[in-house]
Amino acid sequence: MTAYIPTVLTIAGTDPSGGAGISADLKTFSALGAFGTAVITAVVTQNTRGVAGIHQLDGETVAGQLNNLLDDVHVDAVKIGMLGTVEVIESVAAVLRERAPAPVVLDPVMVAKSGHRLLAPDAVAAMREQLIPLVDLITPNLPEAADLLGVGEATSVCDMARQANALADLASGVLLKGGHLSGADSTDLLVVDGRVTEFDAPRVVTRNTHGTGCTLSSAIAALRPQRDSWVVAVREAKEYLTGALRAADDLSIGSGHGPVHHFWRMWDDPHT
Ligand SMILES: Nc1ncnc2c1ncn2[C@@H]1O[C@H](COP(=O)(O)OP(=O)(O)OP(=O)(O)O)[C@@H](O)[C@H]1O
Ligand SMILES: Cc1ncc(COP(=O)(O)O)c(N)n1
Repeated sequence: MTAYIPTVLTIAGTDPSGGAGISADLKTFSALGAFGTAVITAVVTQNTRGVAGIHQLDGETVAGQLNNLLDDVHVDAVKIGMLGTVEVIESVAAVLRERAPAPVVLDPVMVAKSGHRLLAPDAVAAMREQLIPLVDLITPNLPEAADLLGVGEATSVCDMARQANALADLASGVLLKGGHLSGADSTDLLVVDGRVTEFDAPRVVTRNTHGTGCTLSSAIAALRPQRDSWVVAVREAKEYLTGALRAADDLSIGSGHGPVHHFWRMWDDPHT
């Protein structure tokens, strides 16, 4: 039997400590049976304690990597993470407009867990107006949703439902992530085709939460070509993330917010 192995592309920044950005994305792709490819937008000097510096690539370099890859390799799904600047957003949007590789999941990364800005403040409008209309699913956390909508941050699941529906006027699909709320469950809301689906997972008590958003959006991109709907892909992606948060207890990486742990899931292995 020949396995279907989708090729998935991440467009994102780096994290030498292996918890977020390109490293998290590629590990997630592999763990979920996809072949990972990557286009770098920024070289970020960071560890589990925080961000010490950002070397931002220019739009031409990012578009050059993208076009060169897509000239040769067919991709079955795209995940977009940290973009950094208006210039890079505009370059990525231009390539998506011209080549329309689908489906595209956008994690609108704005601020790192440590508080350091990863997106220039003037780039939020460019993301909202130029990039979001071109993608299939956006996965904002609560501060990102508030920034995109120009409103205060949601403090309850009811607030989240209002904001997820408001964001659905801007994007084809929305997964509003509730990791920043407190409570026994960590709730996310998906709005696709006017239908709202709630996903609840037990909140894992751990300091190892670095890269949860990167992992979730990458898992959705890896699974979407292998599943029939966004609802199923998101449900399984969240299950994967919850497992990776639990497995993070086996790790002792750095002294700050440690990474979640990606593990090889022995499922549907055609070779055994
Ligand atoms: N402690 C936790 N236990 C279980 N699930 C969690 C926990 N924290 C976050 N999540 C889940 O992780 C995913 C990412 O949510 P979050 O709101 O933390 O995104 P984020 O802030 O973009 O993440 P990051 O910036 O760390 O990459 C969501 O599915 C959320 O429900
Ligand atoms: C390159 C890159 N992309 C995304 C994040 C967000 O992850 P976190 O909020 O866990 O710091 C990050 N720190 N670095």
